Amino acid sequence: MLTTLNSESVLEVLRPVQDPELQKSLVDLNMIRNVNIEGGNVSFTLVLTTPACPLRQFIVEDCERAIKTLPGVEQIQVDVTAETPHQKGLPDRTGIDGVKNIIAVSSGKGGVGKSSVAVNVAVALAQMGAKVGLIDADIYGPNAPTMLGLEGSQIAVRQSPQGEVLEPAFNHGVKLVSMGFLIDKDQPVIWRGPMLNGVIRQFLYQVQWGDLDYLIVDMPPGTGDAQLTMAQAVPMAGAVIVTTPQTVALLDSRRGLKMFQQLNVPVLGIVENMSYFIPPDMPDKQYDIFGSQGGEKTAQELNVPLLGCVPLEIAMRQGGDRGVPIVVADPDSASAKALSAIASQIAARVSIAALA
Ligand SMILES: Nc1ncnc2c1ncn2[C@@H]1O[C@H](COP(=O)(O)OP(=O)(O)OP(=O)(O)O)[C@@H](O)[C@H]1O
Repeated sequence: MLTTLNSESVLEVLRPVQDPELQKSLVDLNMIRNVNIEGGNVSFTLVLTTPACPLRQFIVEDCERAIKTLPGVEQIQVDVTAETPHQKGLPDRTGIDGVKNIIAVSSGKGGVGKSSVAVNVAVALAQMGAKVGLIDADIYGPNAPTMLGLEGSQIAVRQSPQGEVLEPAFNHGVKLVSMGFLIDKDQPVIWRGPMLNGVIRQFLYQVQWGDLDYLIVDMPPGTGDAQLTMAQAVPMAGAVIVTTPQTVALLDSRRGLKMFQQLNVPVLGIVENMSYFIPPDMPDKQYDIFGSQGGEKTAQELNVPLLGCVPLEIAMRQGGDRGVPIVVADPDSASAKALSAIASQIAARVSIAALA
C-alpha cells in the first residue's frame, strides 16, 4: 500500500494502466508526462498516440481511478494532447519530410465510394485535431476537389531554393492536391495514364505539405500497373480497402488486398460502403440493396479487420456534390457517425503499427 502522494507514487499507480489498443503500460509508452502535485491536487499530461483516439475518455477514467487509490488525493486534472508516431521507415521508399503517416485508400473497382470515404475520413481526422493532407490520385474520377468544395481552385506553383514547389489547396481543415487540378476533364483517360507516375511523385515530394499527422492518398481504382507503381513509390503506413457488400466488388477487393500484401504495405482493414439504404422519410428502416455482411465475411476470410460499415444515404451524395462532406454537413447522420468512427479506427491502427 502506497502511503505518500508524490510524482513517483502517481507514476507507480499509473504503471499498470494500459493503452487498451497498444496493450502496453501508459507509463512505459511515455504517455504520462509533467506529473505535478500541489497539496491534494494531482495534474499531469496524457499524451495520446493520435488526436483521433477513440478511447480517450476511457483512458482518462482509468488513470483517474488508479490515482484515487492514493491517500490525500482531492482533485485530478488531466491535460490531454497527442503526438502521432511516425510510421516505420522502409528502406526502398523515401518518406516525405514532416509527414508522419501515409495512408492509401483503395478499391478493387470504381464507383464503390472510395473518394467519398477518403474525403470524409480526411475531414473527420482534421475535425479531431489532426493535421491532414489528401492526394487525389484518381485519374479516372478526380472528384476530391468537388467533394471538398474546391472545384475550380488551382495549386499555386512557386520557385524555391529547392526548385519548383506546389502549394496545396485547403478547405474543411484538409490540404489537397488533385489530378483534377491538372487534367482537362474532357481529355481521354488513355492519355492520363502515362502522366500518373510523374505527377504522383510531384504530389508526394514537391508539395509544401508542412507537418502532417496523416497524408491520405485516394488511389486510382483497381490493381493495374498504375496502382502497382504508385503503391511502390509511396512509403505507406497502411492501406484501407473500400468495397460494397456485393460479391463482384468483394472479389475485386480481395485482389487489391493481395497486391498490398505482396508489396509489404499493411492492410489496415476493409470499409464496407453502401452497406444498407436508409430512406430519409423512414429513418428507422434499412434496406440491403447490395446484399448483406459481404464486407464482414471477406474481412474474416482474409483475416483483416472490418473498420466499419457506411450506409447509403442521400445526404451523403448531396454533401459530396455540394462540396460539404457529410461529416461537416450533418455530423449526427448515420453515415457521418460511421465515417468518424472509421477515421478513429484507422488512426488507432496506424499508431499500433508504428509502435509495434
Ligand atoms: N454511402 C453513400 N451514400 C450515398 N451516396 C454515396 C455513398 N458513397 C458514395 N456515394 C456517391 O456515389 C458516387 C460515387 O462515389 P465516389 O466518387 O466516392 O466513388 P469512387 O469509388 O471514388 O468512384 P470512382 O472510381 O469513379 O473514383 C458519388 O456520387 C458519391 O456521392
